[in-house]
Order: sequence, then structure tokens, then C-alpha cells
Amino acid sequence: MSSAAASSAFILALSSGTPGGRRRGAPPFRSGASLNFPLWAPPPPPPRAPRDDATVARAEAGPGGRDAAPPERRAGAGADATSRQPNARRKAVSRRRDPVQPVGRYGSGPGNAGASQNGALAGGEIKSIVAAPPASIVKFAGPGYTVILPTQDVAPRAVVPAPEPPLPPPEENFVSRPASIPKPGTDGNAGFGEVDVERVPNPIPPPPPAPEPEPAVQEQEAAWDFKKYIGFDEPDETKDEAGVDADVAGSFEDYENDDPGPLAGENVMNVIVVAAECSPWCKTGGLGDVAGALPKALARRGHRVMVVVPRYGDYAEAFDMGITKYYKAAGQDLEVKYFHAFIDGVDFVFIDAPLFRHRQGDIYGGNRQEIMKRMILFCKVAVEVPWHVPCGGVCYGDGNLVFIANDWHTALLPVYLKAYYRDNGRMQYTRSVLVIHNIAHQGRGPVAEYPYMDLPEHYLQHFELYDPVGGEHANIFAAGLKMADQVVTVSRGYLWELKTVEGGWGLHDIIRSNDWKINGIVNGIDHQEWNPEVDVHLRSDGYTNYSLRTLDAGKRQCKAALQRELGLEVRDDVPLLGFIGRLDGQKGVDIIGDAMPWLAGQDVQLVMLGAGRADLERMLQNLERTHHDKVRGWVGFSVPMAHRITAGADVLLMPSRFEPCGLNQLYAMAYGTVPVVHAVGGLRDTVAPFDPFGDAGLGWTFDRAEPNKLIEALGHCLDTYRKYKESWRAIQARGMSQDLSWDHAAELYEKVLVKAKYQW
Ligand SMILES: Nc1ncnc2c1ncn2[C@@H]1O[C@H](COP(=O)(O)OP(=O)(O)O[C@H]2O[C@H](CO)[C@@H](O)[C@H](O)[C@H]2O)[C@@H](O)[C@H]1O
Repeated sequence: MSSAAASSAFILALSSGTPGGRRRGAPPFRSGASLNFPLWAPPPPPPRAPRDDATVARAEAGPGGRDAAPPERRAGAGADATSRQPNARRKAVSRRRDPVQPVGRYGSGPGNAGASQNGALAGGEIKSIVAAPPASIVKFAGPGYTVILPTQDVAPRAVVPAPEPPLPPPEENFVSRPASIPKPGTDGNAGFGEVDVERVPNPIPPPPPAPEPEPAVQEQEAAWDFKKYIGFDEPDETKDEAGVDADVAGSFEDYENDDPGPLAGENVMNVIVVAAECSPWCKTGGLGDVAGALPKALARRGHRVMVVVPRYGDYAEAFDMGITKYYKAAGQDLEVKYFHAFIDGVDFVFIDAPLFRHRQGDIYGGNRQEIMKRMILFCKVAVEVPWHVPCGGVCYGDGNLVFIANDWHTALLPVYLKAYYRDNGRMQYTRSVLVIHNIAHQGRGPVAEYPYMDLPEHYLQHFELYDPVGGEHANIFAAGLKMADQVVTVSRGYLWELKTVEGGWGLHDIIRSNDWKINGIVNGIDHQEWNPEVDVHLRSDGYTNYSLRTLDAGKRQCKAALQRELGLEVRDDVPLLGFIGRLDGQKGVDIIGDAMPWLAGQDVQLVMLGAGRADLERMLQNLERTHHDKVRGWVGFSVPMAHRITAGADVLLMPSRFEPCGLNQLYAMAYGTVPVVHAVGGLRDTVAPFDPFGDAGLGWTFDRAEPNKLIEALGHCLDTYRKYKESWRAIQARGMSQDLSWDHAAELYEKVLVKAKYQW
């Protein structure tokens, strides 16, 4: 792992490639040092011409439309209160240790989340980042910007066929001048601050771009299949012999009566889900699953839904929309293009930029600076997507619009939305919801790096956080949580835990003071993807699809296929235990390792699939080597193998130390595989313990993430498996009969979106 040390100022705890080692380079700021960061606040916006937003017509008609909207209340009173307290404490301290994140897939730090129980707070040392209060930083003159984005547009290759394009943000023309942003250094930080230009307003406006020729419009329409998109492609049977449309010839009233309308009713909105990963294109864990499935469920309810995700590779389904924009991230001008696919009722928009390209195999890779730069760019671009990207020919517009941001990677989006636009009287009908999938990764970094986020100076207070372990730092997740209109976390149990000192990972005070807007909603299952009846990964190599009706034969066949594929003895009577997950402290795979002496004495087979921390990968390999007759440790990321283990195993082990929701236990239950879990977070919410007397329950739970507790619960589980076949079968059947679909979760999300919409 590369150290970010030499990038003198920047030690944001973002990168999976950056340990919390001591920084080598001299920090740019010491108490009393001269500071010249280009901090600024956007001046008041120019008067805005009235216009209509190009949103879906039916959405506009809703009660929350712009006409119905009450006057806005400025958010943030509570947020301000939370940020003041750390300031007071900070003043008493002249030198601080800098927060350096642990490694994580989300770019936190080496030990990874669970390694240090609060790894996000642990880390290496920095010599005095900022000893002076923020006021001393922010008084330096800015370059006099107005609004920061976008820096400059180029004419799109094709004219957008929107009936009336929405108003873009104020355009500025820029000329280059020497940058005043200090370069953090070059060690492992090549791209950061490497462009010695920054943008200053050019008093001479350029001529407006020439209109595009007519053929380009046709080309664009063809590419988007406009008619198909809005449902104009009606089958020939609907036309009578004279070619008259049946609807037109018949009763329009009948047509209206037949149409039940969207499930969401008058609540339909334009929804833009913004995430750093999205299954099936790019996934490292549960966030990818959620970003791939929740939007489809929202679309089924009638919302117009878009997913915005970086384009890490060449995705066959997505086509270049022919639009180019330029954005600035961490001092560098970056070209951005947009790729689009319309699948299952959802617009998937892939942001193409050099920073994202070729990251497919390592989407959170690079050092902390690189990760942060990518996320700054991504959030700046995403917040303007509703203006610039005409999906199906029509931009979403900023009326009746809600963004759903996910985890710290996109926690800057609610901040940009407010700082750039809503504070300036723009995007007044746009809301943001931030979803906490995992608070262990927060985007921590030194206050000195705040200027790279291109935010007004008075926003610094929302980022500032002091805690005893991490010291004084800037915290992206903290700011996002304060700025979002509503917050969701992925189970009610986890919401409760987030408010505790142990579970809040330093953000518990912020969670508590924003409790009024935080909701717990358990994730769902994408039944196209995780369904034993249609699972494509069970169609070959001896596996088979099955349902509750064919469970016994189906699972037997899948188990035998799994044993064969992995070279285990093919036996139906031996309980087959599975584990699937990222190999880090969170998932507790080491607890299984510690329980191995006991497991070795049992007549069981154990299959583990995971990738992550090198020591845990080695552990899997060692366990396989030592217990080759009964253990397989598959190191790597294999979606087909995850499906096959879920289908072929009898029991799924999840000894997670913490688990915001957990998807694998949901998948397991849908496949008739019985979960044995540490009762924490979403695992406690979703796995009701087996009650042999009441013939109820879905699996086994244990109350501490310790090997002896796992052994105790697993012992009872194996006992039931071997001796009480009927009870076992009933547990399986109850698990498979649950409604774990995203449709239910989407309904709950919709309530949150509506709350946000009417929140002023
Ligand atoms: N080696 C491997 N090969 C193939 N597939 C693999 C794999 N390792 C993991 N996966 C897959 O990745 C997903 C992981 O889901 P989790 O719920 O464990 O999410 P994770 O902890 O990453 O994310 C966070 O976000 C999710 C979503 O909100 C929360 O459920 C969770 O508690 C929280 O920690 C599953 O689909 C699993 O099959």
C-alpha cells in the first residue's frame, strides 16, 4: 500500500491503498503559517428567467409541484449545533494526530474496518495539520469566482431534442492563470493538483455556439429510440384496417378507466440514484446490489428513475450520448462524457472521464487523493445530470426531483446541491436523500485539504469534526449527513447502533442530532438476480433451478454439484456450511478460523468465498490446505460461485462484527439455506431465532462475535439438521416464503422521498 505521506497536505482517509502511516512531507499548514488557499463563497446568483422544467408531465402535476410549494426553510440549525461542539474542544489542543483511515474497499485504510473496531478513526500520525481555528484559514482572499461549475461547455455533437431545455447553471468563461492551490506533492499523487491553471472569470463573453445541423437531431433521436422510450411503439393490432389508432377510434374514457396509474399515485417523482458502484456492471459488495435493484423497484412504482454511476469499463449496453462537459476537480480541468442505457424502466447514465477509465477491476483503488478526486468529480457531475443529460430526449430537470446518494463516496452531492444551487435560489424543488450502507468508511481527511472540494468557506464548519481517536479532521460523511434532506440507513437495528458510541464510529453525535430525519429501511432482494427458480448460475455444471415445491431435490442436486465442482466428497448427509463476503474485520471470517479446531472434529464441510485483506486470504488458503478433506477457501470475487454456494450450502455463516443490513442472509433464506448469524444490525432484524417450541424462526443467532458463541449456535443448528428433519424443513420453508422483494422496500423509500419533497 502506498503511503500518501509525501502528498504533504493531503492525507484524506479515503484510499484502500493508503495506510495510516506517519506522514513524511511537511504539512502545508502549521500554526501561524501563511495560508493562501483559494477559498470563496459563490456570490448571489444572477436573476433567473422563469422557465419550465422538462420533467415528466405527470410528476409536475403532483401536489408537490412547484406551484404548491410552500416557502423554503433553511436547513441546518441542528447541524450547526453539532459542529460547534468539536470546535470548542479543538481550541484547547495545539497539536493533533491526523485521522488516517484504515483500509477498506471503500478506501479507508489498511487494517480495514473491523481490524481496529473503529479503524476509521485509527491511523498514523501527522504533525500539526491545523492548529488555528478554521476562521484563520478562510479569511484568505478567493479568486473571485461566481459559481464554480461547470467550467466550460463544448457544443454537443448532437442537438438535444428536448422540447425546452432546462436552464443550465450560469456559464462562465475562463482563462488560465497560475494556480494558487499548492501542490500536495507528487509521491503517488500524480494527478492531484498537477494542472497549474485555475479558472477565473473572463470579462469577454464568447459568441454563442452555432446551432447544430438538422441531421444530428435525427441521429440523436435514433440513438435514444425516443418512441420506444415513451411507449409510442404500439403493436400493429392496435390499429384498425384504416390505420386508425384503436384508442383514438374507441372510447378515450374506457382507456382512462382501464389505466390504474402508477402505484406511487400522486407521489411520482423524478429520482436520481447516485452510487460509486452498480450491479451488474461494477460491484464489490452490497452497495452495488442495492444500486442495481432499488431503482428498478422505484421505476415499477411509476417514478422516473435514473442511476448515475462512473464508467469504469466498456459496458456493452451503454451508448455515448454525444455530450461533452468540463468540470474541475482538485484544481484540474476534466472532460466528461455521458453513456446511456435504458433497462427495466431505468435510465442508467455512466459518467465517462479519464479518472474512472480502466478502474473496472479496482474501483476503489489508488491512493487517498486519487479516490477523493474521483468522488469530487463524480458528485459535481452527478448534481448537474438532470440538466445536461436528456434521457429519452428529455432532461429530468430540477423540479420534483430527488437525489439518492449512497455512502461517503457520494455524500458530497447533498453538499454541492445546497452550496452551489439551493443557497443561491436554484434547484429549489430538488431534494437529496443520503443512504448509509456502512458508516465505518467516512472520507476523513485533514482540514487543510478542504479547498479541494471547491466549497464556500463557511461550509467548512459542516465538515469539521474532532474526536479523541481521529483528532481534528474534515469528514465528508458528516457534512453529507447534515446537508441531506433525509437520511436512510439499511436497517432499524443499525440505526439504533449508529447512535451509540460503539456503533457511530465518531459520527454518533451527528446521527443523534439528526435523528428526526433518519429512517431505517431493510434492503430487499432482486428477484431477477437472486431467485433459485430462475438463477442463471444454476443452469449448468450439474446445478439446477428449484423452488419451494422442488426444494428437497433441487437443493440436493445443487449441493452435489457444488461438492463435485470444489472436489469435496459428494455426500448428501453431511451438513455443508458456507461463507461469502469481503475478507475484512467486519465480516468476522477470522472467527470461523478460530472455531476451526472445533469444526475439524465435526462431520461437516465448509466452503468459504471471499477477497480482501491479505492475512485473511492466507487464512482461507491455510484452512483449505490443513483440512483438505472438508474445507475449501476460494480467494477471489466470483458472482457465479456466490450463487452456487448460496444454493448448494445447507447453512450460511455470518459472524459479522457489525452488519448494517446484510444481503447474503436474505439471499440464503430465499434459497432455503439456513443462516447462523451474529445478532447485530440488520442480521438481528432479519433472522428471527429458531424457536423449537413455537415452531417459528428463520435461523440461529448468537449474541457476541466470538468463536465459542458461534460454536454454541452452530452446534444447535447442526443438531436440528441431523435429528429434527421436519423442523429443519419448516425453517427452510419459512425462509423461502418471506416477501423479501425490493418492492416492499421501495414503497418505504418512497415515503422518505415524499417526506423530503415536502420538507422546507
Ligand atoms: N468474493 C465474493 N465473490 C462474489 N460475490 C461476493 C463476494 N464477496 C461479497 N460478495 C457479494 O457482495 C454482496 C455483499 O453484500 P453485503 O450485504 O455483505 O454487503 P457489504 O458488506 O459489502 O455492504 C454494505 O452495504 C450493504 C447494502 O446496503 C449492506 O447490506 C451491508 O450490511 C453493508 O456492510 C453480496 O451480493 C455478496 O454475494
